[in-house]
Amino acid sequence: MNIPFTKMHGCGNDYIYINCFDHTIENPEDLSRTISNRHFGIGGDGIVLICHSDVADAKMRMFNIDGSEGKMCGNAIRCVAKYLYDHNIACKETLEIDTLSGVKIIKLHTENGKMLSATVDIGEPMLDPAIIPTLIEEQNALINFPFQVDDEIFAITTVSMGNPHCVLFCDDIDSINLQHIGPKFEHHPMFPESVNTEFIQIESRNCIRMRVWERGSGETLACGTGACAAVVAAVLNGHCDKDTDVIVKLLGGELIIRYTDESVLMTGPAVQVFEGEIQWNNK
Ligand SMILES: N[C@@H](CCC[C@H](N)C(=O)O)C(=O)O
Repeated sequence: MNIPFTKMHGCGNDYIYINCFDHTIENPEDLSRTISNRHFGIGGDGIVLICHSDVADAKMRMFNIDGSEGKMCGNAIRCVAKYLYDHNIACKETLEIDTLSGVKIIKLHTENGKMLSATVDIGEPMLDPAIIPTLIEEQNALINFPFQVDDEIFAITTVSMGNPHCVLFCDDIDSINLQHIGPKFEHHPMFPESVNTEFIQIESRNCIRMRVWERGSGETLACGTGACAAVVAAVLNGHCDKDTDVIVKLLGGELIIRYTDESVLMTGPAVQVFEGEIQWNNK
């Protein structure tokens, strides 16, 4: 079968988006592994299926490069909102999109009938170690918690934004060998569902820099939920403040994150790169 797709990115975190309102993809895990390949496929950090929902304007399902399904994706949800708006599927300034971590509300920022950016209410961060989930036996939230990886001890802060995150503060994120250290966190036995790991350098109380190693996709240019987790962790560790916009500088662009008593709000761009069609045998 021929599958039409749209390539979009949020701060360089790029996915292949497929409109599944009228058809289903039988094996999305396999499709993601195949077409995300940057040499033998279309290339991307994974795929996102835009599906019908009985409770929201659409349902989003995202799959990492290795075929694993993510429960939430901050950069993809803005792109799904753009797709729905630009394709006249839900032409409203406020959209609701269902995800595996619940329905999220997205406020669109538009110009001349095109959506350029959006603010997403990602919801409340969850800090209970069992919810992350991690097998570390601790009742309390893991904030600046000593954690052994090989022979080294890292101070970690764990946050769930609907998907699992482990945040570390560093003096110089440019000097980190992410290809080496990233997989050690990703496959650490203490994270039974694996983990996304954010490396953060504090620039000021309202500006931080971040690199990320995503579970299932490796180093990406940006991670929306990771940026939210990073700001929550920065507040919990006394580096940033609640109810204040914090700029998160990522390799592929900037996100603005605000952690309030009720929620975490993320504002950032959504960009369409190209459209195309790929042949696929729906197995
Ligand atoms: N890039 C994403 C997160 C994608 C999912 C993640 N790798 C997971 O499996 O939890 C974002 O922008 O939030």
